[in-house]
Amino acid sequence: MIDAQSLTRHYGKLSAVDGVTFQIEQNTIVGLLGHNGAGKSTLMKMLSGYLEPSAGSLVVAGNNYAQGCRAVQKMLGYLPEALPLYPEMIVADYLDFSAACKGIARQERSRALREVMLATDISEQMLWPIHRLSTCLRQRLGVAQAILGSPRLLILDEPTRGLDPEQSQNMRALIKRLARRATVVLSSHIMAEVDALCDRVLILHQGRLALDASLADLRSSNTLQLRVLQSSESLHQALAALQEVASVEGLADDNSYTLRLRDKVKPDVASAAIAKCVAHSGASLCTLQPQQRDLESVFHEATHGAISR
Ligand SMILES: Nc1ncnc2c1ncn2[C@@H]1O[C@H](COP(=O)(O)OP(=O)(O)OP(=O)(O)O)[C@@H](O)[C@H]1O
Repeated sequence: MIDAQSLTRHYGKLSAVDGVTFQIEQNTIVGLLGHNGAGKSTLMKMLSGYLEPSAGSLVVAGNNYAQGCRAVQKMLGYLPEALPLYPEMIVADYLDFSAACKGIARQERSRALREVMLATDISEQMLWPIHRLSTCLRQRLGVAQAILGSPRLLILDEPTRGLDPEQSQNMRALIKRLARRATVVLSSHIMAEVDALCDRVLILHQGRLALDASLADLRSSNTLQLRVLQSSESLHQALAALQEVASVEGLADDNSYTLRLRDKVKPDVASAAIAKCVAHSGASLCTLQPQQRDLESVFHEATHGAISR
């Protein structure tokens, strides 16, 4: 669906996005993570066609942005970082205006409006002027305009910004539903949100892509933690000699070992070999389990240059 090659955007001397390459498949939800100023919004602006790249190429659904992005914008829903809302406008009028801008035919508009107001739960406020809306309602209105016309590509810059936990939960459920028929790229500062929602995560650090991985891959660990009753040098050596094991780090104080597995070795196959090795060496096995890598620690590693993938 999206093919970005060496995407770069300069603001004067600053490289806000610097040589970023990735591909995104259809109907996936991709989370963009990064510290403040990492380049997330700039990347999203380029994906939406709002901002031209300084260098690199972008092809979305077979359309190369270098030849214009009108065709993509017709299939796009975009919630920008700061959505321009007109305070005096009535909610329904604003959505009708947005629908007209998206080229939705007049006779289809009332159905389209009803659908998005229902999905974002703002039907009750449809006759309110926008200045009466709370932060949360404004955010929902922003999402409502983004999903008008059932876009195939949804770009959501912090969709749960300003929402309370229950509203965030509802917004996530809505995004999940939308992703059944759309590709979604969203940015967030909330790890748990990306963990719960996304199939893939792209981590930006100072404009560069520090990590591109599927959440499933991040969850499946290729490292096992072993604790025995009494560690020994001979056990360390025996573990290191196992063909399933790439490296062993031992912590004598704790009688524990961290075993990194060779590529493509399944943890359960390796666990059986390790347990056998421990028994064979005469040691007593206390625990043997995969090392958990939560998104928070992955993010920390990626943004401190210590990531291994
Ligand atoms: N219009 C602009 N002119 C000059 N510099 C800009 C402009 N927009 C963004 N920047 C700078 O580019 C860098 C990336 O900004 P960007 O808004 O893309 O980051 P971000 O990851 O979205 O940050 P945040 O999480 O705070 O929204 C920052 O250093 C920012 O100050």
